[in-house]
Amino acid sequence: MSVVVCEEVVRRFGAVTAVDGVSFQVEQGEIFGLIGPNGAGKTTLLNCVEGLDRPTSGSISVLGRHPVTDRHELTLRTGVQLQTAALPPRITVAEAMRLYSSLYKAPVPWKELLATLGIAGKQKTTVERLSGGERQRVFIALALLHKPEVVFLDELTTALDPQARLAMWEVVKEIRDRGTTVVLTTHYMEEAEHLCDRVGIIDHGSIIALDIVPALIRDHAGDATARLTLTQPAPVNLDRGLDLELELESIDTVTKVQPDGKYLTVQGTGGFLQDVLAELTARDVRIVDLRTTSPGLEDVFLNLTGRAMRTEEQS
Ligand SMILES: Nc1ncnc2c1ncn2[C@@H]1O[C@H](COP(=O)(O)OP(=O)(O)OP(=O)(O)O)[C@@H](O)[C@H]1O
Repeated sequence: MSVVVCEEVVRRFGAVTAVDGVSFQVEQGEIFGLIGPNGAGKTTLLNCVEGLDRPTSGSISVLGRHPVTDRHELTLRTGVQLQTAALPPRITVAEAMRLYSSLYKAPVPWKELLATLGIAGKQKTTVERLSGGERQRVFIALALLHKPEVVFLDELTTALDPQARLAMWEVVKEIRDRGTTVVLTTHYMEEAEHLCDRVGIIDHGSIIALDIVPALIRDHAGDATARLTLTQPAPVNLDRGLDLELELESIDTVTKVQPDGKYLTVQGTGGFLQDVLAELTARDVRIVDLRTTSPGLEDVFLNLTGRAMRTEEQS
């Protein structure tokens, strides 16, 4: 069953088209990521899906319901991560949990939820004294209190340090493993790679690619690169028919060879590294170092737009 269905969603603010004809579906039990640079339209789209805003045109359904007109029912069946300002700074974590639990008929035991999220020891701490990562976890706990069927997480790990970000990824996987569908936005490609089952890449309000992460990388990321350091410069001896560059270029899986003194950079697909190493061994060319880089979602964005995501990051 599709948990979220967006069809040709457009959201304009005056002359600005923030979301420009977006269609996608989120399936039950998956972690679905909307990724893209700052200003791509992720939050605007998510606001429409959450019923906080209405699209200018197009249609959205969440759990088969309308996000705005069925808002009351959806409030009980979906979880939305609160913004920091939503809680008074002096309230303790336990007080916030009790307050929000009282809003639901059958809330999950909040102490267990805090333990799952790794903040069991913070019950007596006031919200203002929590670290950024701890506060994020409290907001997630509040969004999960009523055991929603789907939870929406917007820029979950922005402003978290790398360690807290890694911990948060585990939290999100745990949420999914407990049966909740997760829809999240991020501008960290690495986050989407590690966390999301499927990813929609948004740029200038449009989805420019949507698939499972390995398929996006396979189809759009380009080739892997190996940088080898040889004991001596790559041999070139055309009299004896030995030109390493030509030999390597003739391998099917190799797409590019760049010798540079003792260094040799080779790009290729599939098992190209194995083929290259076999060729070097056969030619008795010795290597002292080998570094490989696998392409990722960053490269997918670069190849699809001609721009790097990172240069557009502001946080
Ligand atoms: N209420 C508004 N009025 C006018 N323009 C808006 C409004 N909300 C968003 N926009 C514009 O719409 C575009 C998309 O913004 P949005 O916040 O959805 O992007 P985003 O992908 O979530 O970015 P970020 O990663 O920085 O949060 C931006 O150009 C933004 O300035």
